[in-house]
Amino acid sequence: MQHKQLNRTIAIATGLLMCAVYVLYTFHACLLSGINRSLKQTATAATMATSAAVTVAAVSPAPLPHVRILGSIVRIVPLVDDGTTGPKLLSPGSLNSTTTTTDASPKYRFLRQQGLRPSRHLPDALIIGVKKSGTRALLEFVRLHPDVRAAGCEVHFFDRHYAKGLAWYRHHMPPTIEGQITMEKTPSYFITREAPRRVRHMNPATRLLVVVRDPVTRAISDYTQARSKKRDMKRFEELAFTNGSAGGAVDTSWGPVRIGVYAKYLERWLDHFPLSQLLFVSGERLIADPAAEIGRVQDFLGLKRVVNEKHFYFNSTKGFPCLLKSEERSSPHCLGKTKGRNHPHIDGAALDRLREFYRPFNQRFYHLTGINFGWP
Ligand SMILES: Nc1ncnc2c1ncn2[C@@H]1O[C@H](COP(=O)(O)OS(=O)(=O)O)[C@@H](OP(=O)(O)O)[C@H]1O
Repeated sequence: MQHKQLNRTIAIATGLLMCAVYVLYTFHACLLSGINRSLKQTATAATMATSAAVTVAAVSPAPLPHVRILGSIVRIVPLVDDGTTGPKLLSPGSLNSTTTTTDASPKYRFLRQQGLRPSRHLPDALIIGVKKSGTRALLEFVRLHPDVRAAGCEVHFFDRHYAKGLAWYRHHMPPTIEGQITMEKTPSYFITREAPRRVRHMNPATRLLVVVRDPVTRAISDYTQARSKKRDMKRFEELAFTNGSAGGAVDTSWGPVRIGVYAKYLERWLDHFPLSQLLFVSGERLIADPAAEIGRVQDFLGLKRVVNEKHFYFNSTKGFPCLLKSEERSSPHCLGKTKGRNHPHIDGAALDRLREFYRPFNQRFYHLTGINFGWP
């Protein structure tokens, strides 16, 4: 009898103890989540205060503030905009407004389910050139990374549309979430005199990617593209030399030749950015070994190496690496018809003359970048 009562007492005591533990646990959980919530609110308030300050600062030429989170450069703007707090949206005159979106990208399906909305930011990284060196390939390859979002088209902000202002530019960027990098590529930035200063003004921490290719092949690629739009175009040799043949001087006033003097343009960028903020991608290696080149790019952008050889296959008909799948298409595909065109035959003497012309400029470019690209 006494034994039975003892058992009951132990059972009751155990029950009471478990109740006490549960109550204590719940109390602490509530307390912690309360602290967390109030911290978040404080952070949001601080962020909005910073945003307001930036809106004012936007009128003056001060660069936009940014912070580095897990190796990614992230702008200081409200991350979630429910339309009721923070600055009003989508006014092209308002630089710092945050744009909510109904982006259909699968990258955001989960977020939308959570009720979170991404917003648009000025680019953290730019592919500034060089035209016909593989800039499209680089952009398509790097945007396979889940932490990279890029404007689909060339925006031409720093050369053609600068007067439209940074708010206009930002509106052309894709929506991103915290930790994602915004990118844009416009190859003509590399040769635009005002571009380095303008990019620096937007954000002196902007990462700059430059794809380069043997300037002679690049010139022929440039010519091939121009000729595809203008059937009655003169032969390459007639345009590349002042007297119309390899016996004459190289015509540096002709765009396809001039652009290949990379060192001249790079020097302008180096007047505004340290070399460490530029990454030089070999156009030749981007074709021969895209995974290796994209590995370097991911390191430079502070991204985990997610894009690798598993993303590519070599299409022997096209003669170029193609993608097994991308954000837009889940089936294997190559870049468009305008990428990887057949080049016309160019006279051997003309090629030799051009190589000779570029040699000292290439040497200077190797010296400035610290990379020997091995062009003939
Ligand atoms: N994977 C892959 N597929 C197709 N093409 C590739 C690829 N990788 C690099 N390339 C080379 O990219 C050249 C076009 O360069 P860009 O994209 O910079 O051209 S553009 O300036 O944007 O017009 C293009 O030049 P062309 O061969 O003259 O067409 C290609 O040689």
